[in-house]
Amino acid sequence: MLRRGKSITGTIIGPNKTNVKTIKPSKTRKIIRRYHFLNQSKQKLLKLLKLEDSNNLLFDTLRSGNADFQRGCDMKRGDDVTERQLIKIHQHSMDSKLLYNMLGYVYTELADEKGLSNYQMASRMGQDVKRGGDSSKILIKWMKELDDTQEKNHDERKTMTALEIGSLSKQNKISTSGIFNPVVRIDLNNSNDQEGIIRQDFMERPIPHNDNDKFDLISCSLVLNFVPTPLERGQMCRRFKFFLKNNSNNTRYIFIVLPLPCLSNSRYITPERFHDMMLSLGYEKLRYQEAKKVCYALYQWDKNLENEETQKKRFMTKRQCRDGPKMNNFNILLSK
Ligand SMILES: C[S@@+](CC[C@H](N)C(=O)[O-])C[C@H]1O[C@@H](n2cnc3c(N)ncnc32)[C@H](O)[C@@H]1O
Repeated sequence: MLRRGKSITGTIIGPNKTNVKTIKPSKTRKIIRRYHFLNQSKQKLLKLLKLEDSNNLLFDTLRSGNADFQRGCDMKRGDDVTERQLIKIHQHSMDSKLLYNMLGYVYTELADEKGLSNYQMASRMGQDVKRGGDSSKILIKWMKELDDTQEKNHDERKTMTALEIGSLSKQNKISTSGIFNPVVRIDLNNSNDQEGIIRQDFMERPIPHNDNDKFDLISCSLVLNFVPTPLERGQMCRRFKFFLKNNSNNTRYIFIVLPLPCLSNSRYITPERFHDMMLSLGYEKLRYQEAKKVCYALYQWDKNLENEETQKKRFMTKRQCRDGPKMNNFNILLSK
């Protein structure tokens, strides 16, 4: 639900006594909610205006060539009328001037580097140990369990390599447990200039040709829900396999974390449907666990399990699996 009025840049977050920036939990949730609301609004507006922004060039194009969009860009943040209109975008679907206006308003707030950096800081605060965060704790627990079931003695346990997509910290268990080395960390925006996190879009990361440049594990924690459209989420899932090693170690793991409601309360996807979709891509479920707010899943890629027929039949078109008044529309769709 939208909390009206505030920009995602929020109030200035000043350094505390230890010179480490922090945000209160209530504010953290507000910033994250606002960011997701803006992203969803952007998608709705693009759809109604029949626009695509696959290269992220639309903002600059419209800013220099569309007066209605420009007006939206120049508006004051937290404009009451626009905020109300954004809640009911579909009521204005015939008014293209207003749609462009709203799009400019939304884009400007999303493009604000300070807003994204606050969003990332809010996400990092959610990972704070005191707030029950760091989803990679579960990953490490599972890795140890898997090692035990394979009854390897200490010498046989090889260090694995990992790619962490959407990395916000070098202090998470994935980086500190010693199980993974190196951990290559990437994020769309390294707003905090943390050394050791590469600024990179996973979808643009060049596909490696030899195993040395591939990984034993890909971690994708709370990233898929950040990807704006169902098709782009599907493309991301399909892309994982190109970064997994082909060697005989039998690793090839994918660790995915999603906000629980994405799977437990969506009209279009359920945990079972998500696992089936992953299986059709060749990712077999090894572990799945639901917590109060998020769900964790561990898959292993096996090329022999890929099934294009199932992909086509079940996962390339939108299908409603259930309905209810408070359900969301989160979905993941595959394309060829
Ligand atoms: C909610 S944060 C999650 C951070 C952390 N992994 C966690 O579990 O709390 C989502 C992050 O994913 C990043 N992200 C989204 N799409 C991405 C992509 N295509 N490539 C790299 N990073 C991406 C965003 O920049 C954002 O910092």
